[in-house]
Amino acid sequence: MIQLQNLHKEYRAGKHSIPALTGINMNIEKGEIFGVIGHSGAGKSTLIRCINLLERPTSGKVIVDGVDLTSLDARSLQEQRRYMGMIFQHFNLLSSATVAENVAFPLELAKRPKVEIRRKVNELLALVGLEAHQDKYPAQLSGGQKQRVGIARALANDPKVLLCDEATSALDPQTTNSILTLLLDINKKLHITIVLITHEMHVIRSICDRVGVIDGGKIVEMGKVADVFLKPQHSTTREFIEQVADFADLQEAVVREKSAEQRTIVRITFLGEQTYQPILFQTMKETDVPFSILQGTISRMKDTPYGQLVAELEGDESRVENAVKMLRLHGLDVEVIEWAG
Ligand SMILES: Nc1ncnc2c1ncn2[C@@H]1O[C@H](COP(=O)(O)OP(=O)(O)OP(=O)(O)O)[C@@H](O)[C@H]1O
Repeated sequence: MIQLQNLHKEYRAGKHSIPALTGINMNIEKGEIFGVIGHSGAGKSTLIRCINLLERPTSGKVIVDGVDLTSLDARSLQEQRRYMGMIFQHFNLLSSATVAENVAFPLELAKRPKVEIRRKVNELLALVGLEAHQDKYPAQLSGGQKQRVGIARALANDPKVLLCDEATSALDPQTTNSILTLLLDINKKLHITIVLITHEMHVIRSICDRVGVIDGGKIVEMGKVADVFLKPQHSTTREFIEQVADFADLQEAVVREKSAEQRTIVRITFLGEQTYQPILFQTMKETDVPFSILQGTISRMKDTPYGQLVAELEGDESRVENAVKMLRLHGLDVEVIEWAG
């Protein structure tokens, strides 16, 4: 749905040029929720604003639903932009317009008939749960409600793509979760491709299918959220994963708890249905290797349950090796952190 090809962006500041994106290549599939995570200044905002050409890339191509946006004249670009909604960290609502008027605004710009605008506004306000607030002004709304107005407005022209620029960063954790649930709901109901940028791993874990990690204007790691989350390759990715406390604890447990000799420490990862099956217990019974769990967590990535355990296996190397082999045969991911001895 969205292809970014060798995208470069340099800002000019007097005589200097500031490189913000240095060769981004990305292919975002139709219907997926794709997250880009990065620290402040990494290039997230520039990247998402290049997708609808609010920021024009210095070089490279932006292809959306088969159309190369970088090759369009101003009028055609305006037309294409209609199919890309955008929401912002600080909502960007018209303060002098009511909720209903804010949502109607893009439809009026598109010169839709009045009856159709009325119908569409009602439909959108119902979708985001704001029917009862349609005559209020933005100043009378909570942050979460303002973002709901932003979402309704972004969906007015039936976009194929929704771009979310740090859409939950100004919200408290509970409101963040309700907005994330709404985005997930919209993605499922309307089959809209969603691209979001964030500096919070929690946001990625809750709703994204795939993630790209951006650092210094480059994508340093990209893949399915489960793969990137459970097997991070880049130091920046690891830093973000440490934000999610249960995983940070797992690392610490290994240092703290390693005790007797003849004990091997492993990290076992369960994903999907495996999470609920007694594979670990069965294997240990069959191989007669006692084990003790040092740390563990079970959680969810979007719809997928996962678990990770750090365990000590007792016994000589060959018996433990056999147990590890059996766990892997059952499809579990087993990483030996430290062998016995
Ligand atoms: N209009 C601009 N003029 C000059 N430099 C800019 C401009 N916008 C961004 N930059 C620079 O480009 C780089 C990337 O900025 P960008 O805002 O895309 O990062 P970000 O990851 O979104 O950061 P944040 O989370 O703090 O918003 C930074 O070095 C920033 O200072």
